[in-house]
Amino acid sequence: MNENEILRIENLTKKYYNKTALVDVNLSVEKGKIYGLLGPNGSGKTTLMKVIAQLHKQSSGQVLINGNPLSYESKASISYMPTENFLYDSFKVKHAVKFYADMYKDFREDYAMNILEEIKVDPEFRIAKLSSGLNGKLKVALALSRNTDLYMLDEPLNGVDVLSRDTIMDLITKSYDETKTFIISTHLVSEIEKILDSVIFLKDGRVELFGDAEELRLSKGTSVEGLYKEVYKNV
Ligand SMILES: Nc1ncnc2c1ncn2[C@@H]1O[C@H](COP(=O)(O)OP(=O)(O)OP(=O)(O)O)[C@@H](O)[C@H]1O
Repeated sequence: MNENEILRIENLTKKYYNKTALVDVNLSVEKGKIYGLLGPNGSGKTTLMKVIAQLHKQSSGQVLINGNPLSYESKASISYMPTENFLYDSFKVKHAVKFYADMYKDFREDYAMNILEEIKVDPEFRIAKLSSGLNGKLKVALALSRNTDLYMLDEPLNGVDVLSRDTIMDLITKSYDETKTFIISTHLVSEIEKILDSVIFLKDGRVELFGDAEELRLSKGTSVEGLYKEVYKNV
């Protein structure tokens, strides 16, 4: 096993009744990198994250975290941010922070409060009153305030304005260090490209392209966005 590998996926297939969402996926994810999980709607990004986060069970194949099969411990060690708005509308921001602190032993409350101050989210705001940009930033801030080694953010840039997208990308890069790994799903490739080390292109549940972003740019003579347009031009 590669000692830098934090996540290994072998021959993973996931079927929902009559729909096969992931087909024979193989991936090796290394520590200290930011991965873009890219693909249009329906390509299988959320399903892949949910299988890794153990919210869905695979139909076949296996997922290894630090060389070990998925377990209660590995589930607890992943900071997964779902795409859905999961925070209670009736909560104030400070209640959401408390909720996270109660749920996760690795949650850093001071770190969260500092981020909220930096991104100008008032702890006294009610969740229901937050703009979609503030809500998006709050979700990311909460996920990043856990102190763990694998973060999976499902569509963190979706439904938020351009300035909030920049703030979210700043938060991710600031919380990065070489012990942490990020998997970020999106179809907003041109915006996220600058912070990605590696890219995973999913198409109809299969890995269409996987590799180091800079090596791909050099070998294919185009940006990740250019490659994306090429791979998905008929989708
Ligand atoms: N619970 C489910 N039951 C049946 N089919 C599902 C279920 N969840 C997802 N699918 C199907 O599996 C395929 C992959 O969906 P998935 O949500 O993983 O893709 P995605 O790339 O995350 O897309 P999106 O950005 O739209 O969420 C789609 O065809 C979707 O309709």
